[in-house]
Amino acid sequence: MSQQTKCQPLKRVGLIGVPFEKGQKKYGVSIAPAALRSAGLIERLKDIDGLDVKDYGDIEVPSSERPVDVDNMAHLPLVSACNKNLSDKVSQVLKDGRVAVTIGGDHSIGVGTVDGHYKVNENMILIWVDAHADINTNKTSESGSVHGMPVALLVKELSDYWPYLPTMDWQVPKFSIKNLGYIGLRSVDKYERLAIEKYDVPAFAMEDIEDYGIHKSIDHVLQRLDPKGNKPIHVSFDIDSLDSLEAPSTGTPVRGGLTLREAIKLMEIIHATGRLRAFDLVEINPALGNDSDRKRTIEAGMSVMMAALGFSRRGMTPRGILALNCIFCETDPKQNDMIDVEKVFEEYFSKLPNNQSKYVINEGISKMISRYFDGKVNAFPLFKVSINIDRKPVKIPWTLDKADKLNETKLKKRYQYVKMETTKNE
Ligand SMILES: NC(=[NH2+])NCCC[C@H](N)C(=O)O
Repeated sequence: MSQQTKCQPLKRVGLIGVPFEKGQKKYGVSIAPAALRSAGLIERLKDIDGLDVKDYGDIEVPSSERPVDVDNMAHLPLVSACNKNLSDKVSQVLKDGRVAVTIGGDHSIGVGTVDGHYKVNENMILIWVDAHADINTNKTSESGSVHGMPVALLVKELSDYWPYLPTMDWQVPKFSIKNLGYIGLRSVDKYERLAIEKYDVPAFAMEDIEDYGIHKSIDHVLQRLDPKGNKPIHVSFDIDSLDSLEAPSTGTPVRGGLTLREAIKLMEIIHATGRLRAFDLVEINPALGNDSDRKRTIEAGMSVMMAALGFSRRGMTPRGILALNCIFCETDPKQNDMIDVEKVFEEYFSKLPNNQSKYVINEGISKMISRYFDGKVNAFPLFKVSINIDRKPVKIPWTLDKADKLNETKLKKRYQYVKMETTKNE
């Protein structure tokens, strides 16, 4: 388990679309924001309990450029102009008190998202989830595509390795490479490796994830970057971090990547820190592959984003329901059949602030109830239970399985003081 301190996740989200693809050579990654929106992204995000979603629309993306004299760096002026707009927008969303959620676009847009985030939260840490390290300069890149260079543009430690970049004056690399971590690497160029080693960047390549598992891997990265666990987190998630079987519609797929399950788990862990402040989802290219590839890739991207923003695979309780931890913890009911249920609950409820709903549905409680009744009772959302102790009704607003599943006679015999009935929750 992570030692990181937990704070409440921010329930307000601002969505930004970036229909930009000039950071790489293939057509199609620019249509991802539209494809995700028409696949129902906003509705699905709004379905996440309590999430307030505001769509800030798409960034204006310039289309014509005056060429500049920089070697091996395709469409620099376009990349620069798009990222400048994006940086401003990300800062604005964060200042509005929302998590900045950006849909790319290729990964060159990481320059704008991180720049905009850094301007608001200088203590941010950056988790780059990707098959590639994207830390080439124009001198080390084999492709000349800027989507392989955003990290090198962002970090101050590498600024001397760049020539003067016309049009990029707006972006001053101030972010330190000491605040960067990688997850999912498996296609790293030689000079990229050198940079990672030189600065001792915590980089969990696929072989490390194989060794440690995704949970320990991200715990380790978070621990290294922010041992006290109080810094804002930026996750820049390249869909190609996923195995290409999971997400085939992307420009530079690499096999042997994260499973969707690992990526979801990763984002659940980051969500649980309560410190996620920016999330980029990039490199989905709906123009690549067939219909099923496209659907699978978009679905995978959405699932990862939803996990980042609080969707729970366990299911979510209806609104207004309070989740809490198991309240039987301190006493083992098995030791004493006459456990004072009433007292336990009274104590528990007296601790609840008045304004909180007293309907309680929780997995921990369900398990305890089940254990208390020798596994004969399963707690189940949507049903309310009342318990009589010594014929005095004790209103227990938790939830139980249907009455017909209870073996009432046995229950009565063993727990003479407890009679149970279930009613449907209103
Ligand atoms: N975000 C990405 N898909 N990056 C791919 C980069 C591939 C290669 N390392 C390059 O620099 O061109």
